[in-house]
Amino acid sequence: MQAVSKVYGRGQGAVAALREVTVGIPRGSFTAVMGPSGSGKSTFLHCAAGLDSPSSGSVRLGDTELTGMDETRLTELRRKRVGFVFQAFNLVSSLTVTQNITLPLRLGGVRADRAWLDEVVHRVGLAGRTGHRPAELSGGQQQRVAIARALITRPEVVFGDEPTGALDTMTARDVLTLLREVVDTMGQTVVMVTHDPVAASYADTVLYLADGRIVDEMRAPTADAVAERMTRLGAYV
Ligand SMILES: Nc1ncnc2c1ncn2[C@@H]1O[C@H](COP(=O)(O)OP(=O)(O)OP(=O)(O)O)[C@@H](O)[C@H]1O
Repeated sequence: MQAVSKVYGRGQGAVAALREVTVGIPRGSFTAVMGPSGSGKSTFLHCAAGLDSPSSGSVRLGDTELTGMDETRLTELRRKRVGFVFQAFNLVSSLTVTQNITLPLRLGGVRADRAWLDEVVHRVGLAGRTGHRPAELSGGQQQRVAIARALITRPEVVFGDEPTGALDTMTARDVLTLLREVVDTMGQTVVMVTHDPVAASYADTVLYLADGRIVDEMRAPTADAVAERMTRLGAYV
């Protein structure tokens, strides 16, 4: 992202959600984005992922410039080159695990590569569950399906918006361990918004947003160091 700004609304009511944000996220890294409520985290994620367009500045995915792309091409880019994991798992209740995972491929008119599907299912720990429907799975298992669905297209980046926000502590740790593994063993790039210092400690780098700006960056974070930094940002006041 190069000098990315995002302003919502106009005139007196205008809100600057991002102010000249410049950052490069390396391929194969795990990045957590933190900051107080309203600091611009979701806006950052949406602009980075091509879900929303900045008011000014430029966003690139690899060598592709997203700025100025029309909605049709952006939709295609999101389907093929980006994966998403949200707090709500957003699974289709009438479809099986396998059908949910392969949905992005089918929407794109692509057949699932059997070996890759098996590998993804195995990696997220869902072998033996592939015929189940979401309602027959625990919350953690449902989020694993969502992660597998995000990985199936071999995207350049997986974006997570509070991916563990709806899970209990133990289950959240399992899911974070899985995200860490996909970075370490598959070279996947992951960018995740979180409020949780423990979740952020699984990342390689934490970006701190405050009032629409990146105000700090922490490498090799620990949960204590992240919590302490957040307190100084006024996040817990
Ligand atoms: N569609 C919108 N229209 C107007 N203002 C918006 C819109 N979306 C976000 N904002 C404003 O932009 C600022 C940043 O919002 P954003 O959702 O990116 O923050 P956040 O850090 O993700 O917050 P939270 O942690 O509470 O989810 C906030 O002041 C918010 O009120």
